[in-house]
Amino acid sequence: MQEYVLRTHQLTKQYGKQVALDHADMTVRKGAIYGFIGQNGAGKSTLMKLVTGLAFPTSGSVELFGAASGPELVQARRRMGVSIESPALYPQLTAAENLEAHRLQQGIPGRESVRRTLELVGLSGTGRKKARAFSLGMKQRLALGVALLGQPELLVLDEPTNGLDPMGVVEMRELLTRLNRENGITILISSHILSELHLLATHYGIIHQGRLLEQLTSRELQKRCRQFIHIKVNLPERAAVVLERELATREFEVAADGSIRLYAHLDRPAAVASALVAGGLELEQLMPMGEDLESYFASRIGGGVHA
Ligand SMILES: Nc1ncnc2c1ncn2[C@@H]1O[C@H](COP(=O)(O)OP(=O)(O)OP(=O)(O)O)[C@@H](O)[C@H]1O
Repeated sequence: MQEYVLRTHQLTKQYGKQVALDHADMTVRKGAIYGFIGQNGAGKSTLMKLVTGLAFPTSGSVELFGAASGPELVQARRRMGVSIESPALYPQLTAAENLEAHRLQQGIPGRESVRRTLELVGLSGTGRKKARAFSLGMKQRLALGVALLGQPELLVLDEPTNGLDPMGVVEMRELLTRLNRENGITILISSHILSELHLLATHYGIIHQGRLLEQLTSRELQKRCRQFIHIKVNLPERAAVVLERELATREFEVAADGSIRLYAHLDRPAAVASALVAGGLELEQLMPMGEDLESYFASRIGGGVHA
Protein backbone atom coordinates (compact mmCIF):
# COMPACT_ATOMS: atom_id res chain seq x y z
CA MET A 1 0.00 0.00 0.00
CA GLN A 2 1.28 3.47 -0.86
CA GLU A 3 1.76 5.69 2.12
CA TYR A 4 1.05 9.36 1.52
CA VAL A 5 2.61 12.05 3.64
CA LEU A 6 0.67 14.84 1.97
CA ARG A 7 -2.45 15.00 -0.15
CA THR A 8 -4.39 18.05 -1.18
CA HIS A 9 -7.96 17.68 -2.32
CA GLN A 10 -9.29 20.23 -4.81
CA LEU A 11 -7.28 22.83 -2.93
CA THR A 12 -8.21 26.36 -4.03
CA LYS A 13 -7.11 29.83 -2.98
CA GLN A 14 -8.54 33.07 -4.27
CA TYR A 15 -7.22 36.53 -3.50
CA GLY A 16 -10.15 38.72 -4.48
CA LYS A 17 -10.79 37.83 -8.10
CA GLN A 18 -7.33 36.34 -8.56
CA VAL A 19 -7.34 32.52 -8.43
CA ALA A 20 -3.86 31.74 -7.08
CA LEU A 21 -4.51 28.01 -6.76
CA ASP A 22 -7.20 26.20 -8.69
CA HIS A 23 -8.55 22.84 -7.44
CA ALA A 24 -5.13 21.24 -6.92
CA ASP A 25 -4.88 17.52 -6.13
CA MET A 26 -1.29 16.96 -5.08
CA THR A 27 0.01 13.66 -3.72
CA VAL A 28 3.39 13.32 -2.04
CA ARG A 29 4.47 9.83 -1.08
CA LYS A 30 6.51 8.97 1.98
CA GLY A 31 10.21 8.99 1.11
CA ALA A 32 9.78 11.10 -2.04
CA ILE A 33 11.61 14.22 -3.08
CA TYR A 34 8.77 16.02 -4.82
CA GLY A 35 9.93 18.75 -7.19
CA PHE A 36 7.24 21.38 -7.57
CA ILE A 37 7.82 23.27 -10.80
CA GLY A 38 6.22 26.43 -12.05
CA GLN A 39 7.04 29.89 -13.30
CA ASN A 40 7.03 32.90 -11.00
CA GLY A 41 3.46 33.54 -9.91
CA ALA A 42 2.26 30.04 -10.87
CA GLY A 43 0.97 29.31 -7.37
CA LYS A 44 3.79 27.31 -5.74
CA SER A 45 4.15 29.47 -2.62
CA THR A 46 0.38 29.65 -2.28
CA LEU A 47 0.07 25.85 -2.15
CA MET A 48 2.93 25.61 0.32
CA LYS A 49 1.40 28.26 2.57
CA LEU A 50 -1.91 26.40 2.58
CA VAL A 51 -0.16 23.13 3.41
CA THR A 52 1.85 24.65 6.22
CA GLY A 53 -1.06 26.62 7.68
CA LEU A 54 0.33 30.07 6.84
CA ALA A 55 -2.81 30.73 4.79
CA PHE A 56 -6.35 29.33 4.70
CA PRO A 57 -7.92 27.73 1.64
CA THR A 58 -10.92 29.27 -0.08
CA SER A 59 -12.10 25.71 -0.65
CA GLY A 60 -10.71 22.19 -0.69
CA SER A 61 -8.57 20.57 1.97
CA VAL A 62 -5.10 19.49 3.03
CA GLU A 63 -4.38 16.02 4.38
CA LEU A 64 -1.10 15.61 6.25
CA PHE A 65 0.01 12.24 7.61
CA GLY A 66 -3.59 11.12 7.20
CA ALA A 67 -5.03 14.04 9.22
CA ALA A 68 -7.41 16.32 7.35
CA SER A 69 -8.83 18.70 9.93
CA GLY A 70 -9.06 19.94 13.50
CA PRO A 71 -6.50 19.24 16.21
CA GLU A 72 -5.17 16.20 14.29
CA LEU A 73 -4.09 18.44 11.42
CA VAL A 74 -2.49 20.92 13.84
CA GLN A 75 -0.63 18.03 15.44
CA ALA A 76 0.42 16.64 12.03
CA ARG A 77 1.90 20.04 11.12
CA ARG A 78 4.35 19.60 14.00
CA ARG A 79 5.94 16.77 12.02
CA MET A 80 6.80 19.22 9.25
CA GLY A 81 9.74 21.63 8.83
CA VAL A 82 9.16 24.71 6.71
CA SER A 83 11.20 27.29 4.83
CA ILE A 84 9.04 29.62 2.78
CA GLU A 85 10.17 32.93 1.32
CA SER A 86 13.05 34.88 2.87
CA PRO A 87 14.02 33.06 6.04
CA ALA A 88 13.95 34.90 9.34
CA LEU A 89 17.67 34.94 10.07
CA TYR A 90 19.30 37.33 12.52
CA PRO A 91 22.26 38.91 10.69
CA GLN A 92 24.07 39.92 13.89
CA LEU A 93 24.01 36.36 15.30
CA THR A 94 26.21 33.34 14.50
CA ALA A 95 24.78 30.17 12.94
CA ALA A 96 24.55 28.49 16.35
CA GLU A 97 22.91 31.56 17.94
CA ASN A 98 20.41 31.78 15.10
CA LEU A 99 19.42 28.15 15.57
CA GLU A 100 19.25 28.57 19.35
CA ALA A 101 16.91 31.58 18.94
CA HIS A 102 14.64 29.58 16.62
CA ARG A 103 14.79 26.54 18.93
CA LEU A 104 13.48 28.66 21.80
CA GLN A 105 10.82 30.31 19.60
CA GLN A 106 9.59 26.94 18.37
CA GLY A 107 9.69 25.48 21.89
CA ILE A 108 11.96 22.60 20.89
CA PRO A 109 13.48 20.95 23.95
CA GLY A 110 17.19 20.08 24.22
CA ARG A 111 20.11 22.33 23.31
CA GLU A 112 21.86 19.46 21.56
CA SER A 113 19.45 19.87 18.63
CA VAL A 114 21.43 23.01 17.68
CA ARG A 115 24.74 21.16 17.45
CA ARG A 116 23.14 18.24 15.61
CA THR A 117 21.46 20.57 13.11
CA LEU A 118 24.65 22.57 12.47
CA GLU A 119 26.36 19.31 11.59
CA LEU A 120 23.49 18.20 9.36
CA VAL A 121 23.67 21.36 7.24
CA GLY A 122 27.47 21.54 7.23
CA LEU A 123 27.81 24.75 9.27
CA SER A 124 29.60 23.36 12.34
CA GLY A 125 32.84 25.05 11.39
CA THR A 126 31.48 28.61 11.12
CA GLY A 127 32.31 29.49 14.77
CA ARG A 128 31.93 33.18 15.60
CA LYS A 129 31.17 34.28 12.06
CA LYS A 130 27.95 36.31 11.94
CA ALA A 131 25.15 35.36 9.54
CA ARG A 132 25.46 38.73 7.75
CA ALA A 133 28.92 37.64 6.56
CA PHE A 134 27.62 34.32 5.19
CA SER A 135 27.47 33.55 1.49
CA LEU A 136 23.99 33.09 0.03
CA GLY A 137 24.58 29.32 -0.02
CA MET A 138 25.43 29.35 3.71
CA LYS A 139 22.35 31.47 4.46
CA GLN A 140 20.18 29.00 2.55
CA ARG A 141 21.70 26.13 4.51
CA LEU A 142 21.10 27.98 7.78
CA ALA A 143 17.47 28.54 6.76
CA LEU A 144 17.26 24.83 6.04
CA GLY A 145 18.73 24.22 9.52
CA VAL A 146 15.89 26.26 11.05
CA ALA A 147 13.41 24.00 9.25
CA LEU A 148 15.27 20.89 10.47
CA LEU A 149 15.46 21.81 14.16
CA GLY A 150 12.37 19.88 15.19
CA GLN A 151 13.53 16.70 13.39
CA PRO A 152 10.70 16.84 10.84
CA GLU A 153 9.53 13.91 8.74
CA LEU A 154 8.47 16.27 5.95
CA LEU A 155 10.41 19.31 4.74
CA VAL A 156 8.61 22.02 2.75
CA LEU A 157 11.13 24.26 0.98
CA ASP A 158 10.17 27.17 -1.24
CA GLU A 159 12.88 27.82 -3.86
CA PRO A 160 15.89 26.99 -1.64
CA THR A 161 18.18 27.15 -4.67
CA ASN A 162 16.93 30.55 -5.82
CA GLY A 163 19.87 32.83 -6.64
CA LEU A 164 22.53 30.22 -5.86
CA ASP A 165 25.46 29.79 -8.22
CA PRO A 166 25.84 26.37 -9.92
CA MET A 167 28.16 25.14 -7.14
CA GLY A 168 25.63 26.24 -4.50
CA VAL A 169 22.89 24.36 -6.37
CA VAL A 170 25.02 21.19 -6.36
CA GLU A 171 25.77 21.55 -2.62
CA MET A 172 22.10 22.03 -1.79
CA ARG A 173 21.19 19.04 -3.96
CA GLU A 174 23.73 16.82 -2.17
CA LEU A 175 22.57 17.99 1.22
CA LEU A 176 18.90 17.36 0.45
CA THR A 177 19.65 13.96 -1.09
CA ARG A 178 21.52 13.00 2.10
CA LEU A 179 18.68 14.17 4.34
CA ASN A 180 16.28 12.13 2.26
CA ARG A 181 18.36 8.94 2.03
CA GLU A 182 20.04 8.87 5.42
CA ASN A 183 17.44 10.54 7.60
CA GLY A 184 14.39 9.34 5.69
CA ILE A 185 12.95 12.85 5.34
CA THR A 186 10.29 13.37 2.67
CA ILE A 187 10.85 16.65 0.82
CA LEU A 188 8.54 19.00 -1.07
CA ILE A 189 10.73 21.52 -2.89
CA SER A 190 9.74 24.20 -5.37
CA SER A 191 11.68 25.83 -8.18
CA HIS A 192 10.99 27.72 -11.38
CA ILE A 193 13.89 25.94 -13.09
CA LEU A 194 13.24 22.29 -13.84
CA SER A 195 16.90 21.46 -14.45
CA GLU A 196 17.79 22.59 -10.91
CA LEU A 197 15.69 19.77 -9.54
CA HIS A 198 17.02 17.27 -12.04
CA LEU A 199 19.13 14.57 -10.32
CA LEU A 200 17.37 15.43 -7.06
CA ALA A 201 13.62 14.94 -7.37
CA THR A 202 12.04 11.50 -7.49
CA HIS A 203 8.66 12.96 -8.44
CA TYR A 204 7.54 16.13 -10.17
CA GLY A 205 4.43 18.28 -10.16
CA ILE A 206 4.06 20.94 -12.83
CA ILE A 207 1.92 23.96 -11.97
CA HIS A 208 0.83 26.76 -14.29
CA GLN A 209 -1.55 29.63 -13.62
CA GLY A 210 -2.72 28.00 -10.41
CA ARG A 211 -3.46 24.62 -11.99
CA LEU A 212 -1.49 21.49 -11.21
CA LEU A 213 -1.13 20.26 -14.78
CA GLU A 214 0.74 17.04 -14.28
CA GLN A 215 2.39 14.81 -11.68
CA LEU A 216 4.98 12.30 -12.83
CA THR A 217 7.92 10.27 -11.57
CA SER A 218 11.49 11.15 -12.53
CA ARG A 219 11.60 7.91 -14.52
CA GLU A 220 8.56 8.98 -16.53
CA LEU A 221 10.06 12.41 -17.06
CA GLN A 222 13.34 10.92 -18.22
CA LYS A 223 11.52 8.67 -20.63
CA ARG A 224 9.62 11.60 -22.06
CA CYS A 225 12.77 13.67 -22.38
CA ARG A 226 14.81 10.88 -23.90
CA GLN A 227 16.53 11.70 -27.16
CA PHE A 228 16.17 9.25 -30.06
CA ILE A 229 16.39 8.87 -33.82
CA HIS A 230 12.98 8.46 -35.38
CA ILE A 231 13.11 6.02 -38.30
CA LYS A 232 10.45 5.05 -40.81
CA VAL A 233 11.23 2.35 -43.39
CA ASN A 234 9.25 0.04 -45.67
CA LEU A 235 10.13 -3.13 -43.70
CA PRO A 236 10.47 -2.46 -39.95
CA GLU A 237 11.24 -6.09 -38.98
CA ARG A 238 14.12 -6.14 -41.43
CA ALA A 239 15.33 -2.79 -40.11
CA ALA A 240 15.43 -4.30 -36.61
CA VAL A 241 17.71 -7.07 -37.90
CA VAL A 242 19.98 -4.53 -39.61
CA LEU A 243 20.22 -2.41 -36.46
CA GLU A 244 21.17 -5.45 -34.42
CA ARG A 245 23.63 -6.94 -36.92
CA GLU A 246 25.19 -3.91 -38.55
CA LEU A 247 25.00 -1.36 -35.76
CA ALA A 248 25.28 -3.84 -32.89
CA THR A 249 22.47 -2.33 -30.85
CA ARG A 250 19.23 -3.46 -29.27
CA GLU A 251 18.47 -0.03 -27.90
CA PHE A 252 15.43 0.60 -30.04
CA GLU A 253 11.67 0.19 -29.95
CA VAL A 254 9.33 -0.60 -32.83
CA ALA A 255 5.97 1.13 -32.40
CA ALA A 256 2.62 -0.29 -33.53
CA ASP A 257 2.70 1.90 -36.65
CA GLY A 258 6.08 0.43 -37.62
CA SER A 259 8.11 3.53 -36.77
CA ILE A 260 11.32 2.91 -34.88
CA ARG A 261 12.85 4.83 -31.99
CA LEU A 262 16.57 4.28 -31.88
CA TYR A 263 18.20 5.38 -28.61
CA ALA A 264 21.78 4.60 -29.65
CA HIS A 265 24.10 6.14 -32.27
CA LEU A 266 22.45 9.51 -31.64
CA ASP A 267 25.46 11.40 -32.95
CA ARG A 268 25.69 9.26 -36.12
CA PRO A 269 22.39 9.59 -38.02
CA ALA A 270 24.20 9.42 -41.38
CA ALA A 271 25.84 6.10 -40.44
CA VAL A 272 22.44 4.74 -39.36
CA ALA A 273 20.91 5.80 -42.68
CA SER A 274 23.76 4.21 -44.66
CA ALA A 275 23.44 0.92 -42.77
CA LEU A 276 19.69 0.75 -43.38
CA VAL A 277 20.01 1.56 -47.08
CA ALA A 278 22.88 -0.94 -47.46
CA GLY A 279 20.58 -3.49 -45.80
CA GLY A 280 18.15 -3.08 -48.71
CA LEU A 281 15.60 -0.87 -46.98
CA GLU A 282 13.74 2.10 -48.35
CA LEU A 283 14.22 4.99 -45.98
CA GLU A 284 11.11 7.16 -45.62
CA GLN A 285 12.06 9.20 -42.56
CA LEU A 286 15.07 9.51 -40.31
CA MET A 287 15.46 12.35 -37.83
CA PRO A 288 16.79 13.06 -34.36
CA MET A 289 13.94 13.78 -31.92
CA GLY A 290 13.21 14.24 -28.24
CA GLU A 291 13.05 17.07 -25.77
CA ASP A 292 15.32 18.39 -23.09
CA LEU A 293 13.93 19.13 -19.64
CA GLU A 294 13.28 22.82 -20.11
CA SER A 295 11.58 22.40 -23.48
CA TYR A 296 9.43 19.62 -22.01
CA PHE A 297 8.40 22.02 -19.25
CA ALA A 298 7.73 24.75 -21.81
CA SER A 299 5.64 22.39 -23.94
CA ARG A 300 3.57 21.33 -20.91
CA ILE A 301 2.73 24.87 -19.91
CA GLY A 302 2.09 25.79 -23.53
CA GLY A 303 4.67 28.24 -24.76
CA GLY A 304 8.05 29.59 -23.81
CA VAL A 305 9.54 29.67 -20.34
CA HIS A 306 9.79 33.27 -19.19
CA ALA A 307 10.73 32.56 -15.62
N1 LIG B 1 -1.35 37.74 -0.50
C1 LIG B 1 -1.68 37.84 -1.77
N2 LIG B 1 -2.58 38.74 -2.19
C2 LIG B 1 -2.95 38.83 -3.47
N3 LIG B 1 -2.46 38.05 -4.45
C3 LIG B 1 -1.54 37.14 -4.11
C4 LIG B 1 -1.10 36.97 -2.76
N4 LIG B 1 -0.19 35.96 -2.74
C5 LIG B 1 -0.07 35.53 -4.01
N5 LIG B 1 -0.87 36.21 -4.84
C6 LIG B 1 -1.01 35.98 -6.29
O1 LIG B 1 -1.28 34.62 -6.49
C7 LIG B 1 -0.57 34.13 -7.62
C8 LIG B 1 0.31 32.97 -7.21
O2 LIG B 1 1.40 33.45 -6.42
P1 LIG B 1 2.47 32.53 -5.72
O3 LIG B 1 3.31 33.41 -4.84
O4 LIG B 1 1.81 31.36 -5.10
O5 LIG B 1 3.31 32.04 -6.95
P2 LIG B 1 4.70 31.27 -7.00
O6 LIG B 1 4.54 30.18 -7.98
O7 LIG B 1 5.13 30.91 -5.63
O8 LIG B 1 5.64 32.36 -7.60
P3 LIG B 1 6.98 32.98 -7.03
O9 LIG B 1 8.03 32.04 -7.45
O10 LIG B 1 7.03 34.30 -7.75
O11 LIG B 1 6.79 33.13 -5.53
C9 LIG B 1 0.20 35.31 -8.19
O12 LIG B 1 -0.53 35.84 -9.25
C10 LIG B 1 0.28 36.27 -7.02
O13 LIG B 1 0.32 37.60 -7.51
